[in-house]
Amino acid sequence: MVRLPLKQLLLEDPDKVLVLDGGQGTEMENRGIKVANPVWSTIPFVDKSFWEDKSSAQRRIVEGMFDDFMKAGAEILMTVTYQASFKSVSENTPIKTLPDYTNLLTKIVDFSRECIGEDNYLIGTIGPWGAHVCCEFTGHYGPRPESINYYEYFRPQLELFNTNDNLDLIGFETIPNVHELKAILSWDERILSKPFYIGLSVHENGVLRDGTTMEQIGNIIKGLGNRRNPNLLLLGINCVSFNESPNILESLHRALPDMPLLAYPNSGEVYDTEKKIWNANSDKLNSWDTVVKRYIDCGARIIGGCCRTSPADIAEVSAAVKKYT
Ligand SMILES: C[S+](C)CC[C@H](N)C(=O)O
Ligand SMILES: N[C@@H](CCS)C(=O)O
Ligand SMILES: [Zn+2]
Repeated sequence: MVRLPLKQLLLEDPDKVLVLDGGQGTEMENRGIKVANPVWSTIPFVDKSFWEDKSSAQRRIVEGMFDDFMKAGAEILMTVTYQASFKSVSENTPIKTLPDYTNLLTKIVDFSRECIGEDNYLIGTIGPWGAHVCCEFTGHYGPRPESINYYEYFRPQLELFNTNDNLDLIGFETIPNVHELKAILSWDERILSKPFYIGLSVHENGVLRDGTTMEQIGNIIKGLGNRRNPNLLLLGINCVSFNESPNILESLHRALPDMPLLAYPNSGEVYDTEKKIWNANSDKLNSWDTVVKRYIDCGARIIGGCCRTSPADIAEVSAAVKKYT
C-alpha cells in the first residue's frame, strides 16, 4: 500500500492536515444528475447502465467530479453512499435483497477507489438514521429516539465497510440526535473494526440539532473512559453553517481539548426538505482562509466542504491548509 494507515499518519505527523473533498451530492446535481429522490445521491449507481456502460453519461459525471476534487487538492475523498442504507435502497429501488445490496455497495466502493487511485484516502460515508426520513437538520427522531434500533439500521452498510480494504476510514455524517450519537459511541471493535469518525449536525446557534450542547457531548465522550472504541479517530461537524462553523468547532475543542477534530461546513445555504432545494440564508461573513485558520488552531486534522461546496471551494481550502501548516 502506498499510503500510510490513516491512524499512523495522524499520530506520527501531528502537523498534517488532510484536505477533504466537497459536497458530492450537490456537485453531482450541479453536473446534471437529478438527486431529488428518496435515495438521493445514490441514484446513479442503482441504474444498471452505470456498471454495464463504462462511458455512460452518469459514470463520466461521477468520475469527473472525483477528478476535479483531486485537482483542487483533495487527498481524502468519500464514497457517494450517504443515503445508501439497506433500508433506503431496498424500500426505494429495485435492489431488494441483502446479497444484491452488498454487491451494489462493493461495486460503489471499488469504483471510488479506482477513481481516486492508491495514494489518496477513501472514506466510506454513512448518513444518519434521519437521512431516510429527511430530519438530519432538525434532529426530530420521533417520540422515543432512545428506542430506535440504530444498529439494525446501520448494520448492512457497516459490515461491508468494516471488511472492504479499499476503505481507510468510516464516516458517520450529519448526526443530529444525541441518542444516535450515544448508540454509535457504544459500539466496540467487534461492531466498528475500522477507524471511524463522527460528523455532528449542529444548529447555527451552536447546539446539536436536538438541543444537546457541545459541553454535554464532551461529557458523554469523556464518560466512556476505557469503553471508548480505539477506532474513534476524529469527531467534528459537517453540513453546518459556514459562518458559524469556526465558533462551533471552537466550542467542541473547549469541551474535548485532546480530540482530533474535523470540519466540513456547507455553503451556508439552507436545505428545504420538502422541495429538496437549497435556499440562500445570510451572506458569507468569512472566507475559507479565515475559517480554515481557525479550524487548524483548534485541532482540526481533516478539513473540506459539505453540501453546495464545489471544487473551487476545495481549492481555497487547500491553499489555506498549505498556508497555515
Ligand atoms: C444532506 S441532505 C441534503 C441529504 C438529502 C436528504 N436526506 C433528502 O433525502 O432529501
Ligand atoms: N457526504 C455527503 C454529505 C451530505 S450532508 C455529500 O457530500 O453529499
Ligand atoms: Zn451536507
